[in-house]
This record gives sequence, C-alpha cells and structure tokens, in this order.
Amino acid sequence: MTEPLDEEEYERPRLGSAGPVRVRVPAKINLHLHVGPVRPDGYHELVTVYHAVSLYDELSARRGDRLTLTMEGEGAGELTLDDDNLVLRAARALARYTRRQPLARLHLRKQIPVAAGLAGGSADAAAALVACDALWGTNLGRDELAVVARDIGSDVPFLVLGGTALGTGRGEQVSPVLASGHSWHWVVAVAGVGLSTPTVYRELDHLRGDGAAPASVGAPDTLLAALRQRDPAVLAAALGNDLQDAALSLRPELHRTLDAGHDAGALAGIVSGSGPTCVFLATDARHAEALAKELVDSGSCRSAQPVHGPVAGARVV
Ligand SMILES: C[C@](O)(CO)[C@H](O)COP(=O)(O)OP(=O)(O)OC[C@H]1O[C@@H](n2ccc(N)nc2=O)[C@H](O)[C@@H]1O
Ligand SMILES: Nc1ncnc2c1ncn2[C@@H]1O[C@H](COP(=O)(O)OP(=O)(O)OP(=O)(O)O)[C@@H](O)[C@H]1O
Repeated sequence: MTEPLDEEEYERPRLGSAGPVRVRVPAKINLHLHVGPVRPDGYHELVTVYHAVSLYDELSARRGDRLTLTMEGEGAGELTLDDDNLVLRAARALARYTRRQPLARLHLRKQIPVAAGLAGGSADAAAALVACDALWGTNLGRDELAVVARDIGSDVPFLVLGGTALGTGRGEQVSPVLASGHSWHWVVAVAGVGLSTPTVYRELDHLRGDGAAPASVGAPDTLLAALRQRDPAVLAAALGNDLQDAALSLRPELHRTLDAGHDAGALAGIVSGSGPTCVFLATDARHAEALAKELVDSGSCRSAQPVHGPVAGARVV
C-alpha cells in the first residue's frame, strides 16, 4: 500500500477529459513461454512471446471526488473492490507517479475469465492506467504507461502495448515483434474454475526438482520465424509453454480438453500462460467457429469461443 502524498505535494490538476472515458483491453495468450531459474526476488526469469487476442474487458472512468470501482460481468462476483483489485492498484500507482490525487469513478465490464491464464486482472490494470491517464489529462503515452505498469504485475506492460511482443525479465520487459498485419485464428476453451499463477510456478519448480536440468521450450527463434512465415501449420509446430505440465499436474482434467481440441481438428492446442484456459490454433475464422462449437459439444470445457490476434493493447474507444 503506497502512502498518500501530503496535500502540497500534489500537482495542480491539468484539464483532462470531462469523461466518461471508455477503454477496451484485450486478453493475452503466450505463444511461447520459456521459464528459467527462480531469481533472488522469487520471480522466474522468462522468455515469452505474448499475443493479444480479441476477447475484451471494458473500463469506463468518470470524474469523481474519490476513487471508486464497480464491476459487472464474467467473474466480477469473485473479485474484491478493495486495494487488492488490480484496477484500483493501477489507478493509485498512476496517481502517485503523476503526483496527483487518485480521483475517479471507475466501472469495469468483464468478459475475460478470472485467473484463467489470460491475464484478465493484468488487462484491467492496463485499462485503468490508460483510462485515468486520459481522464486526468496526464497524457503520459503508451511507453511511459508501460513503465508505470511494470510494478503492478509482470503481464501488465504487455497489455498496455498489445500486438505480438517478446517478454523478458519477469515478463515486464516488452519489445514488439513484427507488425506483419497477418491475423491468426484461435479458440479459447475456458475451464470451470481458475488456477492461481503462483501455485503453477511452484508446481513447476517441484516437478523440475533440485538440480534437474529444466525441460524447456528453449529459445523463441523457431516461433518468431513461424510468425513471419504466416503458415498456421508451421506456427502450430512452434507453440510451446513450460508451465503446461505444471498446470496439467494440478488439473489433470485439462488433458481431456486438449484431446477434445485435437480430435476436433485443431492444428495445435496448448495451455495459455499459467492456465487453465486451453487455446487452440485454427486454419481460419470459419475453422475456428466450427472448432469452438465442437469443443462446447464435447463438454470438456465451460465455454469455448473463437478469437483472433494480434489486436491492439488497452485503447480509448
Ligand atoms: C504466467 C504469465 O501470465 C505468463 O505471461 C505471467 O508469468 C504471470 O504474470 P502475472 O500474473 O502478471 O504475475 P505477477 O502478478 O507479476 O506475479 C504473480 C506470481 O507469479 C509468479 N511469477 C510471476 C512471473 C514470473 N516471471 N515468475 C513468477 O514466479 C510469482 O509467484 C508471483 O508472485
Ligand atoms: N480486476 C481484476 N480482474 C481479474 N482478476 C483480478 C482483478 N483484480 C485482482 N485480480 C486478482 O488477480 C489474480 C490474477 O488474475 P488474472 O485474471 O490476471 O490471472 P490470470 O488470467 O491467471 O493471469 P496469468 O495469465 O498471469 O495466469 C486473480 O487471483 C484475481 O483474484
């Protein structure tokens, strides 16, 4: 919890938007996720390729005499409205960075399932940064907002920037890769219950054991080359996620979801991030529609929907 600034420390507020400001923010999947050793700070060194997909949360921001948050939609009932909520943490972080009071009335409409491996919370934090930046007239710009995002969560900088990007460090060091303009088509198969990200990382460490050479998806070169080729069959062969075995160890029923996707004709299927969402690569939009329907009919997931990527990061709409 950051201490509030003293009254005289606040800058005189600049003219911002009269509001409401509406921001749409996508979910992310990891096309490649290499997990290295645990660092002294307890995080794992990562090399990942993030990919923003067309499943969105939406945050609206209005002027207010204090900071408030209301929520509706997917999983909103599971979430707290206190400072643990990543939306409020992000608004306070921006207020502190720009030396002003965190004054805004925020409303979140969620479609991204919670603790699903799609960085839903991180996405909402990114949306809060962009929305408050516009509402308060601080106008930091995307790159500086991504810097503020680093301390909120490892995935948050990417959700500010969007597209397809290489993530290193904890995942918070983000550099965009190739703006090829090619659209990839996926199906996200959402599980009934979420999975805690820290728990999955701990399970990976347990599975790797002490001193064992970590089995790993290695370098992202093959994946990056596949993205440039624009061939779904080549991309299918390049997808990989070091957290997958840990997620499957904790939630063996995900094997059934992956098998159902494969049997339905997906080019490939992997667990997204720390899971439990499974994401499947389709040939095109029509194939993705058919795949989603077969996955729902299989009863192996709570829901399945076609998405495409890459899409832009948190944006005022
Ligand atoms: C699984 C991924 O979504 C892949 O993109 C991310 O690595 C997780 O990103 P995130 O949810 O924003 O993670 P954070 O909120 O920063 O950290 C949550 C917890 O995940 C674990 N964690 C996260 C990132 C990382 N590089 N190593 C870790 O071990 C740590 O236990 C950490 O306390
Ligand atoms: N606005 C929010 N939306 C969703 N989760 C939130 C929010 N605020 C706080 N959280 C908490 O953040 C945690 C991570 O949420 P998130 O949805 O980002 O996980 P995730 O999708 O598994 O992310 P990852 O891709 O890192 O695995 C959850 O335990 C959730 O309770």
